[in-house]
Amino acid sequence: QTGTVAANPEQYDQAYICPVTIGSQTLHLDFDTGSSDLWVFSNLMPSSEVDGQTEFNTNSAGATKKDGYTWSISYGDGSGASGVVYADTVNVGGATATSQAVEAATSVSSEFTSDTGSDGLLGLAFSSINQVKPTPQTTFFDTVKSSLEAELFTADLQSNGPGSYTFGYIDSSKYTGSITYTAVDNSQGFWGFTAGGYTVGGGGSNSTGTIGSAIADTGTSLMYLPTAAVQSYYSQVSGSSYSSSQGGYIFPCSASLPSLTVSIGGHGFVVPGSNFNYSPTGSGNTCFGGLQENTGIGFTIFGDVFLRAVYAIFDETQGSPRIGFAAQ
Ligand SMILES: CCNC(=O)c1c(-c2ccccc2)csc1NC(=O)CNCCc1c[nH]c2ccccc12
Repeated sequence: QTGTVAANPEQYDQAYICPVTIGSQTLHLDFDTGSSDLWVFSNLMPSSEVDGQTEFNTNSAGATKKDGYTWSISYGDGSGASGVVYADTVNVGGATATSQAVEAATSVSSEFTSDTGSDGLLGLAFSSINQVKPTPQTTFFDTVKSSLEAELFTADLQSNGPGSYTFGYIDSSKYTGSITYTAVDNSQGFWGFTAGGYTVGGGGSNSTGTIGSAIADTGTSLMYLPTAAVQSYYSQVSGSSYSSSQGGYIFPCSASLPSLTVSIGGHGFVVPGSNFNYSPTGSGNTCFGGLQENTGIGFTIFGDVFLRAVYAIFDETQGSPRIGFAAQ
C-alpha cells in the first residue's frame, strides 16, 4: 500500500498539519520526524485545555483501551502532554494501520492548547524514543512499513501552500536533479546525519568550519546551527542583533537576507534568504530569524526552515536507515 497526504502550513509556517482518519474521525495532526508518539486531544481532557481542537472519542466502537498503559512527553521548548493509550485504525492518505497505538491526552501544556490548528502529533522518529509505559509502542511508520510498497516516507514542505507527505513511494515530480543519500545515525532515536561545510550568500565558500551531527526534524519550525555558522550568517545581515528579550537573533523586517548553502553528502543545498525571515517580533518593525544558535540543544536541528528548501526521503529500504535530500 501507499499513502499521500497534504501538509498544510500554519501561520508563519510554524508547523505543518495533515488530516488523519482515526476510526471514523478525522483529526489534523502535526507530523513530527523529531518525536515518536502519536498523541491526540481527547474527550478525557479538561475543557479548559481545549480551544477548538477536535477530540479523539475514546468511547468510539473501534477504540480499544490498552489497560495500564500511560504516556508522558516533554519537548525541549518546555511544552508537553500526557495521557492513556488506545488501539484503533489509523489511515494516512490511504496507508492504513489496522491497530495503531493512539495516545489519548488527559492533559496538554498551554503551547498545544493555543496551537488551535493542531489536534495532536504524529511522531515519525524511531520507536526507540516512544514514551508509552510499561511498553513503548511503534510509530505509525513502523506499524505500516512492512506493508508499504517501499519502506520509506517523504516530506515536501512548502511555504505558501500545501506540501505533502508520502508513504511507500517517492514522487519524482517533487524534485529536480538527483537525490543525495547519506547515512542515518538513529542511536538517539532521531533521523540523525552529518552535515559538512556551509556558505553564506551566493559567493564562494566562505565557511570556516563544518556543521557536524544534525537531525532532520519536521516538528521544529526553525534551523538551529552551531554558533560560528549563525554568527557568520548574521554578520551579513545589516541591523541584525541578538535580542535576549526575544531569545534569539532579530533584524529589521526590511533587511535583505542572504541564502545559506549547506553541504550534505557532498552536495550543496541552498536555503533561500526568504526562508530566514520567520515572523515579526511584534515590536519596532523587527523580525525574528529562522536561523538560531543550537547552544543548549547539544546538536544541530534542520527544522522546517531547511526542509522547506528540499525534498526529503526518510528511507529504511536498505536495512539500515538513510536520509535523502533533493533540490525542489
Ligand atoms: C522546539 C521543538 N523542538 C524541540 O524541543 C527539540 C529539541 C530541543 C531540545 C532542547 C532545547 C530546544 C529544542 C531537540 S529535538 C526537538 N524536536 C522535537 O521535540 C520535535 N517535536 C516538537 C513538538 C513540539 C514542541 N512544541 C510544539 C509546539 C507546537 C507544535 C509542536 C511542538
